[in-house]
Amino acid sequence: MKIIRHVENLPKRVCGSVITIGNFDGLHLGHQNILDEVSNYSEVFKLKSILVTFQPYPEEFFSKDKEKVFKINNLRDKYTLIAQKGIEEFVCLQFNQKFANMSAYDFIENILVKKLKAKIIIIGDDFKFGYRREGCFQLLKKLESRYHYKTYAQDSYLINNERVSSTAIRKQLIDGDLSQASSFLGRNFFITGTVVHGNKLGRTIGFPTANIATKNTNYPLRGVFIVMVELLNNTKLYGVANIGNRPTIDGKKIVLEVHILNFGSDIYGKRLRVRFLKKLRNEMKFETMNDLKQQINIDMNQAKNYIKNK
Ligand SMILES: Cc1cc2nc3c(=O)[nH]c(=O)nc-3n(C[C@H](O)[C@H](O)[C@H](O)COP(=O)(O)O)c2cc1C
Ligand SMILES: Nc1ncnc2c1ncn2[C@@H]1O[C@H](COP(=O)(O)OP(=O)(O)OP(=O)(O)O)[C@@H](O)[C@H]1O
Repeated sequence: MKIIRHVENLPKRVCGSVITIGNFDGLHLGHQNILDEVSNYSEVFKLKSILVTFQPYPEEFFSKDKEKVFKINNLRDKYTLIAQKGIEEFVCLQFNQKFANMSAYDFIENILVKKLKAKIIIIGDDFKFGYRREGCFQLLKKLESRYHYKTYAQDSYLINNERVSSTAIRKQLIDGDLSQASSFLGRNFFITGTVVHGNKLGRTIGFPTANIATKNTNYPLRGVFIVMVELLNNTKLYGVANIGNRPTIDGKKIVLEVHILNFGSDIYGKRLRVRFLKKLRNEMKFETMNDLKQQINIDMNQAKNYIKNK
């Protein structure tokens, strides 16, 4: 699956397909449900499956403080999750002022019909698009016969009567409700990043930590967690992680760092994925490094018990 970034001169293979559109941040169970439907139609009608998304997200584009908008997944992870669902083509359009001013009607006519030559369009029942979010399923339906495509709306995917959405998951993560967020996502929330050099104080108290750098450092979670660490060669290891500014050492920035259990290899520069399994506690300020060390020992024992009982 290649990323296609422009609708000009689209490769022929992309035209005349089954299309779905949206942000798909987190690729949660509602999204997964839509993508299954896209794949079904694609198989039955022998048409390619295409996902059209935007970068930045419209919400991000309109926000005054772009840094503050947090995304559940970065583009790379979103791409991987979508590819794993079997979608064949990934169209990622630059959301700019021109796009923001485009009416829903123009989006249908110019992008979906003229450029993509859509045959089947599948969206969620509440999906809105175009200038002032004036486009919706009913508009797509109304223009079906004029533009010779078929459109289908997927019913809302609910959990305990609540519609699964990226907005709901972001709120759950910010509120520290990891287990609810995981149940909406259909997997544990994860962050992927690269191991960078820290202050190297961890090893002096017996807990070397991998400091993880990510592009989007606006982490939704705070505190100490049991995690699963996946190195991208598919090795899976357990660990304990902290996300916070480390008040004990007067840290300023919010960082994510992981102590991997029973592990001693050099992984500087390696990419790894941290899956958040369970929250243990909030970050605290300790009087001495020794007090912090004792607490991390307790955290590790809790993690070991959790793993044993899995
Ligand atoms: C499991 C775990 C729990 C932690 N809990 C706290 C905490 O409650 N308060 C705090 O100030 N720092 C906490 N830290 C961060 C440590 O202060 C930090 O790992 C240490 O200072 C080493 O930093 P360095 O890797 O940059 O050298 C925690 C780290 C880990 C791995
Ligand atoms: N729970 C759901 N049930 C059915 N369809 C959904 C669900 N959530 C999203 N969709 C559909 O998936 C596509 C992509 O959704 P998008 O990411 O834009 O929405 P979202 O998850 O509701 O995010 P947000 O909370 O930012 O509105 C859209 O067609 C949308 O209607």
